[in-house]
Amino acid sequence: MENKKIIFPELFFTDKNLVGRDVCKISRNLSDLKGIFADVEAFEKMPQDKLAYEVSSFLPEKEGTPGGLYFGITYLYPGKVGNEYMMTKGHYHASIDRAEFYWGLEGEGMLILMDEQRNVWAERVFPGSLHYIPGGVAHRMANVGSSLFSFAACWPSDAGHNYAEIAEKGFSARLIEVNGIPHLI
Ligand SMILES: O=P(O)(O)OC[C@H]1O[C@](O)(CO)[C@@H](O)[C@@H]1O
Ligand SMILES: [Fe+2]
Repeated sequence: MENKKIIFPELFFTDKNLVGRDVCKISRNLSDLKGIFADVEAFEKMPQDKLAYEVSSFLPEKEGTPGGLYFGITYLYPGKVGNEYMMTKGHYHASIDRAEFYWGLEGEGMLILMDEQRNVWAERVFPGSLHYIPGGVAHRMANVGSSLFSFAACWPSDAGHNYAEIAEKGFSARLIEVNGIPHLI
């Protein structure tokens, strides 16, 4: 496993109620991403316990609290399934109008975006790039490099996640490697 260059920021707050709140860590293996890649045969040949990405989050408010904010860093490992880049599950927010910031930290990525009319576009993500994801726009990150890609996110604590819509219908375009270059097809 590669060493992470980006470590989670040190937490500072003056609200005594937040003291002792821990950073919450989740990880997703390939098996958690079943159904999102086009090449099912290639997917099934890969070790299902392979780590795809890890997310460390600071979630100071109870989920659903209006006015609060969440912060997280996602560490997305490199790799491909067939010729499709390793990517996050992707989601709309359950409260569909909630926006989010994504901020590139290390490595090379692409942010894939899809509005409610299913129009898809992508933005290149690199260390220091900042991406504003408006409400109503589904978002997914892909690692298009050969090393660890990490990015920070900040989103409202009442945004929630709607994974079901993406699980059912997917995005209307995929990020595929053609002659070594990512193409949205
Ligand atoms: O939730 P997904 O689609 O697995 O993607 C992970 C990233 O998205 C978030 O859910 C925020 O949008 C974070 O937890 C993390 O940055
Ligand atoms: Fe989000």
